[in-house]
Amino acid sequence: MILPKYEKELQIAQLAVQRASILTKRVFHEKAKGTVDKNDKSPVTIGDFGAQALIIAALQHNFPDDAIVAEEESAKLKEDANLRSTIWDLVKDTKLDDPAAEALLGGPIKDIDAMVELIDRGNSPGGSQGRIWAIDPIDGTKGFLRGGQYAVCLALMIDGDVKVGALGCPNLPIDDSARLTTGIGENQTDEGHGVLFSAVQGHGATSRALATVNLDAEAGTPISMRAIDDLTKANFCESVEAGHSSHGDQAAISQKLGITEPSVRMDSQAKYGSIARGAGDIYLRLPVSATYQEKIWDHAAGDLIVRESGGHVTDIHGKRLDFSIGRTLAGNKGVVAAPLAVHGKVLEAVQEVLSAKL
Ligand SMILES: Nc1ncnc2c1ncn2[C@@H]1O[C@H](COP(=O)(O)O)[C@@H](OP(=O)(O)O)[C@H]1O
Ligand SMILES: [Mg+2]
Ligand SMILES: [Mg+2]
Ligand SMILES: [Mg+2]
Repeated sequence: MILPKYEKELQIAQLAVQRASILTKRVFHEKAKGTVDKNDKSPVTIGDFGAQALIIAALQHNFPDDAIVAEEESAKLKEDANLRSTIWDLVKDTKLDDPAAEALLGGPIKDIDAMVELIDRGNSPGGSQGRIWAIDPIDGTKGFLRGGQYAVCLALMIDGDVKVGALGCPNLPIDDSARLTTGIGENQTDEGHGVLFSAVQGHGATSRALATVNLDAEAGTPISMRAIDDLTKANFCESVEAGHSSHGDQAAISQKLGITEPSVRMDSQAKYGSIARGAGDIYLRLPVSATYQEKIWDHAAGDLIVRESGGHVTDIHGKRLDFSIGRTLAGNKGVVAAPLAVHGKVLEAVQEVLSAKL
């Protein structure tokens, strides 16, 4: 069977991520990033709100009937006129240099009220039916604030299955063969950095420079995971935040597999992109809390990009990630992403170490 190529969806996803990344890069290089605390005490910045508004505007223009699951909501903006206008100042000036590309995204958002409304278009409950986009406008907000890695993430699911994924990683090297890297400093230039990963189900994954707009959605370089014959030489990556993934369990698993190199800690879905292009090999997300449910926007694009690069992605029980349940991965616990050929061995080690908790 020839799988559909979703050319239009891929093109719009790539351009929408590229446009939103222009905004996040501006905020990243500013000292004060406009942090606001959310109810769950996780941070959100003016960059998160602005990027979400721009991405939803592009989707709304091209696919007005599609549902959208996005991380942020506008409640804080509605009660804070200063915050609202700071974000609007950023959003109204952000556009792609290429006028044809900008026109494809529908051009600028009409006004500040339209921007607030767009942010709330991301409130779909998700589920197993129809076309649903998942947006994480800034994944790795803590990394973004720290001057580390972050990602602008967008994926299209149809009937609960991820069909298209795009990940903009402004602080990863453009060069696919560069080593794993934790981030660039806030005062460094973007020179040589900024990569856009994308994938379509059944058609592989690619990378290209994030800052270069190309209307040809298939113009990227194909990427693939590294073939590892000796697991002891594998490169692991994990979250910087010990509150998101257990560093202790990760170390025990590395030891069990005979891996001596310490794992590389980086924020966001940049981990999925990095292993997909063979800059690293294995990404584990090891539950810290018994009750936390992973969010679909933290994994949808990365899951497809890794699987289209020759990888296998499951939870710690060996189950594929299930995006069809709602806004969270309620049926999964943790993440084990590795090249298909070694995934089973890695999963075994994960389960041995976690056996007390499973
Ligand atoms: N207790 C927890 N366990 C796992 N992930 C968590 C968590 N609390 C927050 N997160 C998620 O971890 C994401 C960042 O992942 P990473 O550690 O790989 O950078 C956050 O995304 P945002 O930064 O978009 O809010 C947030 O959704
Ligand atoms: Mg968040
Ligand atoms: Mg996130
Ligand atoms: Mg986020």
